[in-house]
Amino acid sequence: MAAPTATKRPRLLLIYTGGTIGMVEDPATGALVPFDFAHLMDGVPKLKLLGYDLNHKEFDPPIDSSNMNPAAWSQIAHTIADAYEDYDGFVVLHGTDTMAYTASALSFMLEGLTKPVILTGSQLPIGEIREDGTENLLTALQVAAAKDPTDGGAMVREVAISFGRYLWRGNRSTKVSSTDFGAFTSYNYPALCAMDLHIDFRKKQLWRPAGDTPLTPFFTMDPAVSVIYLYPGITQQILESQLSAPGLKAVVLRTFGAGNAPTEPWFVDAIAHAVKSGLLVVNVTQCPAGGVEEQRYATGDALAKAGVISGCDMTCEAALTKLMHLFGRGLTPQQAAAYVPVSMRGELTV
Ligand SMILES: NC(=O)C[C@H](N)C(=O)O
Repeated sequence: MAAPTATKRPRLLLIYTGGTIGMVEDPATGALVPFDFAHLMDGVPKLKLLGYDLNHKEFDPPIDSSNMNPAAWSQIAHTIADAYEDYDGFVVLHGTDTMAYTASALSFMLEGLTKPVILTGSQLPIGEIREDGTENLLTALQVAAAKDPTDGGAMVREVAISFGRYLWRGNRSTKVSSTDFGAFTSYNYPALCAMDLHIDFRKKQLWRPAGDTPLTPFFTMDPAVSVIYLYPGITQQILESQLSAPGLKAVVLRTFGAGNAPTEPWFVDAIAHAVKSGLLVVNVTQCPAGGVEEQRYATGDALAKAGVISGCDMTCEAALTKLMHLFGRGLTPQQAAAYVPVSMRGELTV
């Protein structure tokens, strides 16, 4: 009889950036403020029951995710890239407010990823009597440790958000509630996994990179990208001042419905002029679900004729960070435009 083979303990790296999950009440003001990692871990004695080989790195100081920025994304990407060969997976503890931006950014920065990068956080801090942080942390670690029995590789080979009952593709996610324990959803792509009694992976939805690619990290994000949110009553002066911000290279234009915008000549001319001057303008709908079909209505077609590129069904978070990534790689607006309708990391439906 063959001797039983020893199963290796999953080796995971926990990266604590801050967020409500590790916060405590400031006695002076009563407001929640980020607190250190040791405090966070003390609140989760069940961690030992997992039996994983767990190490951690932490932001010093930890931050509320409203203070996230490209430099912090780069710090997370560096931490993962430096430790990539030593771990089976990575769990990033992060505030919920900008988690979908960070997940989107990391998905573009970590090209060739074949290991799990799972972001999680909570609505109530670990340490409160009722809270969602313990459950979210333990579940995220289990998701990161999961193996695909068909080839023994990681089950999740992409950046994902594990929160409440679901695992979502990072660059398809959006924060939808400031109170609900199910704070995230993905309107245009199904959940990667349902996490109730069973952790039930939906293998058809999981990203499977073609071939055995090495991790190729990109750490530079160019912040010369902005978001312009349309609304009835926007004036020529306001639109033009937003389009002519110094140094601006690209704009995510949050349009109405299927990608529509006013057809008044001053509006179309301002957009066409900006495009002619070299600005890359990407059309992303304000609707949480669905996407842009520029040719469907005359009001969208006018944008297409002005040189606006369709962002298809990308979230704003994905479009913004994709553009920051493409310009960070040194692409020209013309070169970047060619990638906009292409699925680089499963961020849009083709
Ligand atoms: N629930 C949270 O984590 C919210 C917090 N303000 C943050 O994003 O850091």
